[in-house]
Amino acid sequence: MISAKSLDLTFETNDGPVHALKGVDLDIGKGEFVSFIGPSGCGKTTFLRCIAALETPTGGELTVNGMTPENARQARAYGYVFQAAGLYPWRTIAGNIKLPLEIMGFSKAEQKKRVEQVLELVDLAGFGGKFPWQLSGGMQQRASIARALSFDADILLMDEPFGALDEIVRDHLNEELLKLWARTGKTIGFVTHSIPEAVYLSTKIVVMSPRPGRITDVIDSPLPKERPLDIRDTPEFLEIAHRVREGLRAGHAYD
Ligand SMILES: Nc1ncnc2c1ncn2[C@@H]1O[C@H](COP(=O)(O)OP(=O)(O)OP(=O)(O)O)[C@@H](O)[C@H]1O
Repeated sequence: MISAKSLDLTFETNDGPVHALKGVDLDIGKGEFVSFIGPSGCGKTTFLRCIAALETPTGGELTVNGMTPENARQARAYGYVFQAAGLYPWRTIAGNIKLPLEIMGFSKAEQKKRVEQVLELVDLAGFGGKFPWQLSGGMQQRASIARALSFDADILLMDEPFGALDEIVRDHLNEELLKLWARTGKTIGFVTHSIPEAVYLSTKIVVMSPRPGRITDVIDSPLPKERPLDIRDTPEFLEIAHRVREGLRAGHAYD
């Protein structure tokens, strides 16, 4: 679904070149849940932005759904969820979710049907008429996920979507996201700073390191697809978490 070969991205800045990505090789299969974890500046967001054709690599190859990222963007191959929910306060939740559908020219009837479907998917049925400020932070983030799902793209790119939420809400949304992934079969790319979140959610964990931004470990998770929250106390889970932590420690500069 996503394939990167020797991918480089160097930003030219006033202070000299910044190697945001260097020699990144990664294959993501259809239906995988892949987390990117690593210290600040290791290129997690930059990699997601390359997939979304929001940045242009300076070297190597990248294909998304067999196409160039730009063609994939035009074919609406992905939905993107940001750290902040980014909902328009003057639009209702349904109005926000509908926005990409309006832009893409879906009929009014189709818009209505899809809004109802995705509200159901993120467990917000009945909240379409509310305004964003009438919802909790966790509900707003779910609405933003619904918006990214509304046009049924095969790929969902999520950049630290739950980073600003408290741990209990985050646990709940992690469980919900796994259910949603199981129901929809989407391919998910997910940026996080949390080791338990990465291990709990993923079929594949990509550990990254900065200066230059690169991949230092790729861990294929042996955990079953069905994952109750208390799987986090099992030896298998703790073993993967340990490997991620070791990878992070090895690539960390402590500056
Ligand atoms: N437009 C830009 N111009 C110059 N440098 C940039 C630009 N975008 C990102 N960078 C630099 O590229 C490197 C990687 O940034 P990126 O945002 O991808 O890291 P990250 O791993 O997502 O970090 P964080 O966890 O803090 O979000 C950083 O050193 C950053 O300063």
